[in-house]
Amino acid sequence: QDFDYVIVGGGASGALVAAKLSANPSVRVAILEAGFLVENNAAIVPALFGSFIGNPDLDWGFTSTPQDHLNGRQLGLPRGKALGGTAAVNGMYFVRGSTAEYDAWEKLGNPGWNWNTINEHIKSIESFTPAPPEIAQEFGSEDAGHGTQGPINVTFSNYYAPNSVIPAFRKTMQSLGVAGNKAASAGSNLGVYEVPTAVDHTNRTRSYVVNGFLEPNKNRQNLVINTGALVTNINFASGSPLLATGVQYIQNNVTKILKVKPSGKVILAAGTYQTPKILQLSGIGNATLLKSLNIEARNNLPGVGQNLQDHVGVLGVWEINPAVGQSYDAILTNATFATEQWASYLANRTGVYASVPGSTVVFMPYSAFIPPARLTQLKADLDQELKAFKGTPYETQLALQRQILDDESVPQVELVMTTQVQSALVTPELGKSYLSIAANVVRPFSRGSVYPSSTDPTARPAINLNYLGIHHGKPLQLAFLVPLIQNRMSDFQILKEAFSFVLNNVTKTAPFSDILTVLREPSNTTDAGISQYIIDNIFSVWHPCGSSSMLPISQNGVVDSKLKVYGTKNVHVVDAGLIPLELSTHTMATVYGNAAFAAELISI
Ligand SMILES: Cc1cc2nc3c(=O)[nH]c(=O)nc-3n(C[C@H](O)[C@H](O)[C@H](O)COP(=O)(O)OP(=O)(O)OC[C@H]3O[C@@H](n4cnc5c(N)ncnc54)[C@H](O)[C@@H]3O)c2cc1C
Repeated sequence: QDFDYVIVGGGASGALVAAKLSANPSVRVAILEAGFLVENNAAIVPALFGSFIGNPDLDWGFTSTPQDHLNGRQLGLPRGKALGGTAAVNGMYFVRGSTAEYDAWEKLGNPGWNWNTINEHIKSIESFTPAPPEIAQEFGSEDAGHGTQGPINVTFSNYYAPNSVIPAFRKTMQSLGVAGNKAASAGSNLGVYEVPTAVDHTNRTRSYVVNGFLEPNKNRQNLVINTGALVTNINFASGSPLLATGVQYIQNNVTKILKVKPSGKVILAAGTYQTPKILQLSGIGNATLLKSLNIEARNNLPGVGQNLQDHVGVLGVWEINPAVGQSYDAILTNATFATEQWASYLANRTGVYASVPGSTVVFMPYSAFIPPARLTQLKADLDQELKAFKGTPYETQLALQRQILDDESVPQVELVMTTQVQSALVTPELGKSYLSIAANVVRPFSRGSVYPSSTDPTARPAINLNYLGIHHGKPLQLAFLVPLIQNRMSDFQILKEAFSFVLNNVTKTAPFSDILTVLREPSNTTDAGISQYIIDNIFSVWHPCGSSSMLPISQNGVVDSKLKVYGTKNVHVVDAGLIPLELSTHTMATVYGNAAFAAELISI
């Protein structure tokens, strides 16, 4: 029997759309997921979320192409390979951006895609449990604007180690002019606060699309969940617009096809890095590129794989006074402590393992950390640089992004404070306590691309995030690049300003500064030393989007505002790749909200 909906990828977006669509018993829905259901894996335990990285059973383990602006360095790009996708293994922050950022999607030509719509859909899937009053008071937990009836449980940590660090950090940020925010989920995410996480407060385990949406519906006769199924391409009937007739995949080394009814739909949810690859291997993409790969172009759509955006960050590591308490690192350095804590987690869901380490964030506009005269100069430099995009597909969106930059309600930079070592440069030692502070550029001007590296569907895609370069794909050598990027308001310059603010202001202002004892990294804090440290150490903050953008074709668009791929009759994209302009926030809650909205649009 053919299917009404074949969903490619059972991750955050795909699994949610599958659950929504299959609520209608008269349609048949299938998920094809390359990974497997992972039950009782370590990533279900909040403090162990990072443990999937590098595990080939759970992590696609991508790397970027050598980055022009990072001395040819290749960055690790983990992605979840499992039912639940990256939501099965991620950091569980459940956060939203600010109103103007979502409204910008609508301004880019997408009626209905605005804060009100997306936020209502996020609320519909969320079941929020506020922090107890004493915790909320002490740690600055926010509590306004949440949903309370949805299947994804959201709450706050119940363990803060060492517990005096966060209040001190918050007081210091406030004395530097950054206010707290008790309503960060209600349309303005600026300020310093504790983030809610997608953790079930009753058993302190990950709450995600699998236990929230798929498990309760697994007995539906009209929902087929096919794991270990690597999708290679979509098959089309002859004619135009393209009508998808089935989805081809490899399972146990056998090539198979799942057929779609003529009235049915293929829904791509393979994530920002892999949906473009599937489109391109199916003959949808830039015709010149496809020709160079010996792929017959069925639909010349140049935006496929373009407009790739990601958050990018750099972090410092400090030793802190051990008298204030042990940092999360103690579960690595002190076996007795780890055993006690694990027992406490198993017995009553308390202790280190019960909470995501590092849920204190700061979201700021440029003016919070860049003096006015300098900011005026940087903006003038940016305006100069953006002239290069006139007449290109990026002109409209970059102009809008530039406009939003003047909107002080929209953060441009995030700081994340974590009471643990988060850098491979520092090995935690027994008896010492640490913290890390990351500075992340969250509304980058750089644009990258993702393409298949060959026609082999099992080959990794070529992912060029073009970090720290706003000139998309322009090959520049570091020798002359460094003076260029240091003089202009590229993402590099902003990262450097933000990181310098951390090094020179945040960590030098009481009461937070009283806790810190030794700056471990960066070891060279001269101006040149910090520049080099950034080039050598920046990392992906794991929120890629944009590679299947919901934009007009002329602006590198891939899908229309109903999420249908241009030039097709029945192929849709619902994953993070549809986001046309990166948000300042972590992506999961928005991906869920988008998917809930997508299910409505697609089922019409
Ligand atoms: C380490 C890490 C930590 C993160 N932490 C947070 C956080 O704390 N908060 C937050 O908001 N966001 C976080 N994110 C980002 C968030 O998880 C993603 O934005 C979100 O999961 C994206 O959803 P998606 O549906 O687009 O893709 P995914 O959830 O990645 O789903 C894609 C699915 O498609 C499958 N797939 C891919 N190719 C194929 C194929 N060819 N055939 C069949 N199946 C295929 C994959 O296996 C996967 O299951 C984090 C990301 C990472 C990597």
